[in-house]
Amino acid sequence: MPPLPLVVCGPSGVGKGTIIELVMKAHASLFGFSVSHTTRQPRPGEEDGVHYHFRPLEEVQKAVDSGEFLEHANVHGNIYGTSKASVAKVTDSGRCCILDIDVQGARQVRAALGNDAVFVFVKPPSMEELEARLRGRGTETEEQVKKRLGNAAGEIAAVEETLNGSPLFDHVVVNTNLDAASKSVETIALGAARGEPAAIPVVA
Ligand SMILES: Nc1ncnc2c1ncn2[C@@H]1O[C@H](COP(=O)(O)OP(=O)(O)OP(=O)(O)O)[C@@H](O)[C@H]1O
Ligand SMILES: Nc1nc2c(ncn2[C@@H]2O[C@H](COP(=O)(O)O)[C@@H](O)[C@H]2O)c(=O)[nH]1
Repeated sequence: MPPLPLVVCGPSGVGKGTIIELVMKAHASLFGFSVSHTTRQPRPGEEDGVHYHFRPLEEVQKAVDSGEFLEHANVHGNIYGTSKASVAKVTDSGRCCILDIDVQGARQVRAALGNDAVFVFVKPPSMEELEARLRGRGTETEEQVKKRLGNAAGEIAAVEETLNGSPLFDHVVVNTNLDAASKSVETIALGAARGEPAAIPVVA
């Protein structure tokens, strides 16, 4: 069975990127990352074409209007989106495509792909810990931290959502301990790489 895309979702600072990096490092030949487009400015150390395609709003909007995107959303005040080409670049090479996207994007991908993708939500152990991680990362201004934390509760509530009678997320992983959470996501990701639709929820 061909690999199914894996959608990884969760509030800003919960550890999605860290977990994805660990899973991809452990299985470099099986997975590829969907490089999103964003209108936000690069952080120090972020590379265009690697972490994101950093583009001006007009360019992203034009591409969205031309139907080039699988999903897109305004997240914390910037536009982020997954181009169909970014996903195809990975899936055409026979690898499992990993998407790190927000809840709005996850809804759109679920609506487009149904059970032909696997959806995992990464939850923080508490709001206090989420705040500590986001602040500890030190990449956002105070205003941005507040905005991201303000959006977190609404995003976390999405773990209860259904779409067309089915749960929006197949799996919920609580990222308390990084090793344990990464192992749980790895198990889910290996199932997606084997082309297995979600069946048994894995909770860490
Ligand atoms: N289990 C954990 N315990 C403690 N710190 C963690 C844990 N998991 C991740 N972190 C740390 O939390 C911070 C945020 O992690 P990361 O950047 O991966 O979050 P993210 O969900 O990808 O955020 P964003 O959505 O903003 O990109 C990082 O400094 C990371 O090292
Ligand atoms: N809907 C989409 N959300 C995306 C995409 N790429 C990233 N994201 C989400 O944005 C926030 C913030 O990311 P950051 O890099 O600025 O910290 C985070 O929740 C990502 O998951 C995308 O293509 N579409």
